[in-house]
Order: sequence, then structure tokens, then C-alpha cells
Amino acid sequence: MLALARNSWCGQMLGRLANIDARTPRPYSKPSSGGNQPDKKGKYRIVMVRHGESEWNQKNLFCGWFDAKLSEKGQQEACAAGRALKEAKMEFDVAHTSVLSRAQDTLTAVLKSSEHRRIPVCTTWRLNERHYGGLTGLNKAETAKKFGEEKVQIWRRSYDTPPPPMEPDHEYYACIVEDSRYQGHLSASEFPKSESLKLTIERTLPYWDEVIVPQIKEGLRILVAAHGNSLRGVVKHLECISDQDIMGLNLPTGIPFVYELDEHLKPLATLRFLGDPETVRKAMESVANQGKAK
Ligand SMILES: O=C(OP(=O)(O)O)[C@H](O)COP(=O)(O)O
Repeated sequence: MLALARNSWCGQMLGRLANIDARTPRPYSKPSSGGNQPDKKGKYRIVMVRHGESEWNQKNLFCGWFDAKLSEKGQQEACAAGRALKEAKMEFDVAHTSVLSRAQDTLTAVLKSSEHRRIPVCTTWRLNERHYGGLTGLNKAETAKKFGEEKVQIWRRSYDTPPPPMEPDHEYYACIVEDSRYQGHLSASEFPKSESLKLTIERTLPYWDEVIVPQIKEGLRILVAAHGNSLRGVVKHLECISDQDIMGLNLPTGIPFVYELDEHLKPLATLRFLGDPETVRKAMESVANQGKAK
């Protein structure tokens, strides 16, 4: 069993995060797609994976900071992701994940099924999924029926319109706000009530810039296991995707993707999934369609 302990070396870097402003992504647009042809080798490489299907993904519920577990299918996806990494001969020196079980359990399964040696794992709330506010726990298709698909699309994919806030009388408010994993890491005023992609990026990028980037530059091979929207934020930043174009990116569960980076950490190409392109395309389409009224 792999330990998900906070590594003191990660902890030191985390301590430097106070008062750091997120960088503004430059306006630039590049289509994001799948493909399994190896890219030209960069100076650096980073691999990321959205966790396997969770029980709430399976029920088509907005999840956010609720700590849903992986479904049986999600466990299998995570194991398949590990096998794909092994087949691609990808090895890692350090892994980063969120404080949510679905990402941590995916990482554990990925490292186990790829028969990877034990590596340090850094966990941070900054890689959490976006906080889905008052939508947390609602069925996406039923929400689309009630409020319209257009409204749900804005809540799911607009860059800077956050969902309605989570109020203290919300069914899941207490279990999220009082969760011990946030104690000492987030003050009451920092604790989000809901997050747009923009707000998610603003708390994820300081971790990227201050913890992950220095490790990449040290030559460490990094694996990140996180979430649909926290990773969309990282992809937007890396590829300088415009606020408009990022709306079209839907990351599938449990399919690792690779970036080859130049010496300035700019990607040599768009993200490359380690999966059959048709399977990846269908999985992305299925995520996009989750917000349609049934
Ligand atoms: O918790 C969520 O993301 P996750 O399953 O990647 O952790 C969201 O419910 C994803 O929903 P979205 O694809 O409608 O933004």
C-alpha cells in the first residue's frame, strides 16, 4: 500500500505559497485533441491524469469538493491508466494529487498497477476539483431540465461565471467545511463557497509555479493525479488557451495525458493521451454531454 504522506520537502515548498498571485494566461488558442503518436521529445516531460470515474460521476452529480469515492469502473480505469504508463515506459520521481479520495485512490492504483517503485506523494487542496457551490450533489441532467442546458453549460464551462454559492444550510456544507483535511490550510475567509474556472486557476497556479515548476526544472519526472477542472486550468495555462476555447475542453476520466516541454516549460505540442484516439474522443464527448437534459 502506497503512503500518501505529506513529504517534508513538498511541505517546505507549500510553506512558500502565501500571498502569491496567479499569472494571467496569455490569449492564444490551440485545438486540444487526443492522439497516440509519440511527440518529439522535449527537455522535460510531465504526465497528468484525471481520476477514474467516481460514484458521483456515475450518477451524473456535480461533485466538486464532496469526497466521492471511485466507482468500480473508476478503479478499473485507474488500473488501466497504470498499465498504459507501464507500456509507455513512463517512470516518475514524485507525484502530486489533491486531498480528495478519488484522486488519491486513482494515484495509488496507477502506481500499483504500473508496478512503480515507491515515490514521494505531495497532496494539496490547491489541486482539488473546483468547488461546485450550491450545485454540489445535484444531478446535471435534472439541473439542465430545471434551469436550461445553456445555463448549465455556463455553470460548467464558462471561464469566470461561478456556480451559485454553497450556503450553510446546504446538505453538504458541514461535511466539506468541517473536514479536518482543510484545518490549518485554509482560513474561513479563504474557504470557497463556489469557484469558476478562473478562481480555480488562481489557487492552483501558485502550486504549479512554486512547487511543480521547480521540481520539473530539477529534472524530476512528475505525475499529477487530479480532477477535470483543476487539470483544465493547468492545461489552459500551459497551452495558453483562450477563455473562450477552454470551454470546449472536456477531460475524460482515467486516461493519462503527456506534455513534452521545452526549456521554458512551453509544450512542444498539445496534450497527448495515452489511449486509443477513438476511445478518447468518445470519452470526451460523453463528458461534454453530461450537462444535457435527458
Ligand atoms: O467533481 C467534478 O469533477 P471530477 O469528477 O473531475 O472531480 C465535477 O462534478 C465535474 O463536473 P463537470 O465536468 O460538469 O465540470
